[in-house]
Amino acid sequence: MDYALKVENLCKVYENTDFKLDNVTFSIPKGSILGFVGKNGAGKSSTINAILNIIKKNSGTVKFFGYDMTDDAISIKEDIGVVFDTVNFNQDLTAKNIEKILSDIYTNWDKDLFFSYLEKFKIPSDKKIKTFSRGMTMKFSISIALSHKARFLILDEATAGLDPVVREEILDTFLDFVEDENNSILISSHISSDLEKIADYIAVIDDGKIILTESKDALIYEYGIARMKRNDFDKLQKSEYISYRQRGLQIEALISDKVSFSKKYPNITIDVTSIDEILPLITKGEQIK
Ligand SMILES: Nc1ncnc2c1ncn2[C@@H]1O[C@H](COP(=O)(O)OP(=O)(O)OP(=O)(O)O)[C@@H](O)[C@H]1O
Repeated sequence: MDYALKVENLCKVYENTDFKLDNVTFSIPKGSILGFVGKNGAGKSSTINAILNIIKKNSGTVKFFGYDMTDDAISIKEDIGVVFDTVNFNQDLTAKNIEKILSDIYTNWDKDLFFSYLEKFKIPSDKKIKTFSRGMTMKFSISIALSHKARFLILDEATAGLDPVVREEILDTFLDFVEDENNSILISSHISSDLEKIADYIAVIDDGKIILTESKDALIYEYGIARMKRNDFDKLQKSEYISYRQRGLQIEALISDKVSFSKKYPNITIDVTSIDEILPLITKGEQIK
């Protein structure tokens, strides 16, 4: 398989804190979208910043299209479009002013494409960016990332705080982007429903460690949450569930193959699952005492 991004054993220790990125490993096949999820403080932004060399990693390798970000032989940076939840331009500039600056910076800058995105997103080109709403700012930022012909987009909480209509517009743009199978996306988000709409793969990080990487379809269609009483739970082999928690008198266990599980245990109820339900179950929120 051809990978757009391969992260292997990425480690980062911050001074004066116990938190560390602990051998973070995942990869994104070309033409696909990976949704990066985890609780607040789990390490999503740290991972993204270390991948982009914004913070210095302690060890591990990060390869975009087979090349190291620090490899001078190839200008990988132009191939990567980054969208954070803020825009780092002088707020008194207009989109037109910024376009001029960017056309000097990026060798593959496409002016017409940029203005066509502004038009599509209804972003005025002659108003100061400080007058933009949050949604406009995000759409502006995405227009920039797409107009320097990036092949890889990295988005950290890019849809946070946006209304559903704007979010859908942005998600559709991402889906259009990966229609070209040379293009790929890494997107972190707390809005699981957004990831369920667009992601091909989901990676879950908790306390600086990747605890699950799975195709979204498998999570939605093959995984399930089995709900049972304690005496039924005690009959299960440990290898038959991924994690579990007690809720009242019931035990919920996350299982990865609901078809074979239900064949073996026809009396145990299995519900379809969602990212929002899986997260608390696998991040060890609650365990049986
Ligand atoms: N520069 C830093 N120095 C020390 N600790 C840091 C630094 N940046 C982040 N941390 C710590 O690293 C941990 C992970 O933070 P990070 O921002 O990566 O998590 P996150 O998953 O992106 O969280 P959120 O969903 O809240 O944005 C937190 O405990 C945070 O306090």
